[in-house]
Amino acid sequence: MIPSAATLALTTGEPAGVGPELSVAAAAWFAGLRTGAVSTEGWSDADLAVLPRLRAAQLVLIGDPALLASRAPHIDIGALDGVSIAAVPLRAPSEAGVLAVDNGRYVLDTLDAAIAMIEGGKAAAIVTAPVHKGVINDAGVAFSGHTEYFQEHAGVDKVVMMLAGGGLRVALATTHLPLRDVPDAVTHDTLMQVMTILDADLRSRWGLDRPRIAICGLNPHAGEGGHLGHEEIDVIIPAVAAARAAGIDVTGPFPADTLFVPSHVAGYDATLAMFHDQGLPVLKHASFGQGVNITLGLPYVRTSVDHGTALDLAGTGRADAGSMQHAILTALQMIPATDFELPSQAAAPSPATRGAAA
Ligand SMILES: NC(=O)c1ccc[n+]([C@@H]2O[C@H](COP(=O)([O-])OP(=O)(O)OC[C@H]3O[C@@H](n4cnc5c(N)ncnc54)[C@H](O)[C@@H]3O)[C@@H](O)[C@H]2O)c1
Ligand SMILES: N[C@H](C(=O)O)[C@H](O)COP(=O)(O)O
Repeated sequence: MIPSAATLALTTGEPAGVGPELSVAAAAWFAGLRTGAVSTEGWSDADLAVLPRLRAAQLVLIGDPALLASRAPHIDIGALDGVSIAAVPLRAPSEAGVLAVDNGRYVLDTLDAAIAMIEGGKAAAIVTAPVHKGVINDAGVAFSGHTEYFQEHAGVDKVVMMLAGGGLRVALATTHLPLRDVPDAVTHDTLMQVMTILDADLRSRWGLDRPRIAICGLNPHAGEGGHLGHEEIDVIIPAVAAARAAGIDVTGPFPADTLFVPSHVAGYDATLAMFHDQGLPVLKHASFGQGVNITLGLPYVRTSVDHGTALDLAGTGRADAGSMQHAILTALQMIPATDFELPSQAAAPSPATRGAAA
């Protein structure tokens, strides 16, 4: 029997976006890998190492069954091995590419259903398709992202957004807030919390003994000795010193413009950017369509795609499911080995085998 602990709850995202069709396409890929219908030719050793887990897992698509069927009519979801649907009804009819305010609540219904599966011991991980933050706010619910939503519902003080791909892991000290508010949000306590979670999860989830973390400055040229801003001197340098004293191998702050030069960043297991558009453009330039968004610091595994709702592509069949596939593989890698019923735990991948190379 397959334990429910090895189940992935996949929320299928904004119904007008590419989430429903990519979720079904990824489910067909997942099922095809289980039956052998999908080839693994050309896969890295790291990805091949996750296959025993994939074959021991189940995938539950959370969303409106008729919507999912209509956005991927060539796929018979009911016939997919290891895949099922947890039905959540739309709040309003949905047309590809056209946002409907009433379905803002539907999207939250799917997230709540996934959280309920986790809390009820019915799933070990949540994988999310993209949502549209604007339409959820337009529906009357303050919402800045899955990351913050899952943090609030898990009742934890802090989580960390990290994207992995193209050989990089880029974490963020602040997430979805206006640029104007960033400097005030970069506090000693926040940086300490973020560095502590990043260090702990790189150890526990990726098996790194002493993760090497590089931290970006906030200002141009990391403040140029105080001539181009004081946050480095007042906040970041003292926080780095405190983190080092606590045993975290963090260095910096480095000027962000040159930290990501390949020969420099190669010396680190992860970088910590101070704000969303300092770190994520680098990551997305390196791996868009193959990257994975991971929430660190939650009591469960949560991964997501590296792209948004792509309303311009919804319903065209031209959206790439690569990031969703990597989000599934990364979630499988992050779930504790003991949650899987495998012939031998030796078949489980070492946690360090994938994560940045996604
Ligand atoms: N994980 C998430 O829920 C998530 C992530 C990023 C953005 N968003 C949200 O998505 C909405 C739209 O954001 P955006 O326009 O900035 O970014 P976007 O990623 O939706 O689109 C940016 C560009 O990338 C292309 N693109 C996106 N996904 C693709 C795919 N799978 N295959 C091929 N091309 C793809 C789009 O066509 C577009 O040209 C916003 O509301 C944003 O907040 C959600
Ligand atoms: N910051 C993410 C990105 O740019 O890819 C995205 O908005 C998703 O964030 P959540 O996982 O918090 O929804």
